[in-house]
Amino acid sequence: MSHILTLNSGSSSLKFALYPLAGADSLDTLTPRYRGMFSGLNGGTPRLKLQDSEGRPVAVDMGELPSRLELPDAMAHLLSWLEDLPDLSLAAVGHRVVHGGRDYQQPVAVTPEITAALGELESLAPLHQPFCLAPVAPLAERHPDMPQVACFDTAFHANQPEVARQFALPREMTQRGLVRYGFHGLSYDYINRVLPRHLGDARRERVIVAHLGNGASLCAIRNGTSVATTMGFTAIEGMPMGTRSGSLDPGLVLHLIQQEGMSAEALTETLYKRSGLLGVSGISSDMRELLASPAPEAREAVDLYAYRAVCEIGSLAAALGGLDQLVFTAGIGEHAAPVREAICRGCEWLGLELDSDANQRDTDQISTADSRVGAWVIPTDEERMIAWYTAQVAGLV
Ligand SMILES: Nc1ncnc2c1ncn2[C@@H]1O[C@H](COP(=O)(O)OP(=O)(O)O)[C@@H](O)[C@H]1O
Ligand SMILES: CC(=O)OP(=O)(O)O
Ligand SMILES: [Mg+2]
Repeated sequence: MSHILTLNSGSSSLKFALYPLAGADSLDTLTPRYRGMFSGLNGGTPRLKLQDSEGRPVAVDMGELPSRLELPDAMAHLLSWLEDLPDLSLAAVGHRVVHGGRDYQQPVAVTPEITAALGELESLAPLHQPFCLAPVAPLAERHPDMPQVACFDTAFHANQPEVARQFALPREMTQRGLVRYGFHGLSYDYINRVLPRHLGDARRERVIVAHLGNGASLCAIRNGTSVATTMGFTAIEGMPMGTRSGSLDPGLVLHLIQQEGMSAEALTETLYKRSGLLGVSGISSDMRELLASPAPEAREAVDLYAYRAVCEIGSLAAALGGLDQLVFTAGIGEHAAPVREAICRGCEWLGLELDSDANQRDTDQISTADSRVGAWVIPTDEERMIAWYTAQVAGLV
């Protein structure tokens, strides 16, 4: 049977899914035969989780995982497992590529030239871009005629108003592409498409989606179009994340360079890998661990996270001229009820009234029936979005 393989490579994980081509003519009928995730890559504790089309866990033999697993090894495990699957042929592979820069604003079939051009953006997304692109060459070697499609996190934001994209920098800098691109676009695209099914007749002209995963951003969507988002030129801007600082005073960065002699490498390491929840708590970047910890530093990190999310919601509500609905998604947004509660409490001034019992259940509407602003929990599905675009670009539907 012919399948589309999707790959979503991050700094510490590789998510994958296999979609039979038979369901690929509509987003709704795309159902993965398998979906899985290697986590703990590049230094953590390597784990592999695999589920079948019903979401049931599948015991999988991809060989013993070593105590340290890098992305290329995870890819090799995945590819040899795929080759041993009975009745499988690959029609195409779709990749999540975090940065499309100025030139790539919609999904595209990759060529060696395009892969090289995207590789030049590595410094703008050091936790993601090298890993997103790494599987392209080994796959092309094994399957030279198979289309591979790059689907960009930045694409959903490409038509934002100039005023939302521009930094107040000298004009010539803006003209050479030093602008706000925004990320998590595959996730926002998916939520935007399934919103009517969840919201029914509720007003949805002005929606904010909070994608709270390991990386975290929020997006203001007016009538189905991204009009503002919290991440910018890179995936550091905005609210604090697992290990990223979020927005800082640029003067602080100058101080670290000029007064404290910090190198570009040390700054990169600090802002991308040692800050955020991990930096503030000194305990973990993982929200589950922080919520379970009695340490005051863990509490402080969670409070700062929620406070900054509320401030970003205020800013995006201003960009939208008000707010109709607030949607939570991704790992923390979908599962961390105490974090949603803190954020929703901070949005009472906007007219949001939380239904605490519904919030504990992690599902669908979590605002009261009378709340002027609706609040929702909607699971995201970047893999399905990648499969959908891949089917189109590769001409499979
Ligand atoms: N049940 C849960 N309670 C609280 N936080 C959770 C839960 N499940 C996942 N998370 C958090 O979600 C985050 C990871 O989100 P995810 O969207 O999977 O990240 P990414 O795709 O960016 O790697 C982690 O901080 C993790 O602790
Ligand atoms: C862009 C980004 O931050 O992605 P992730 O949340 O997967 O790290
Ligand atoms: Mg993610």
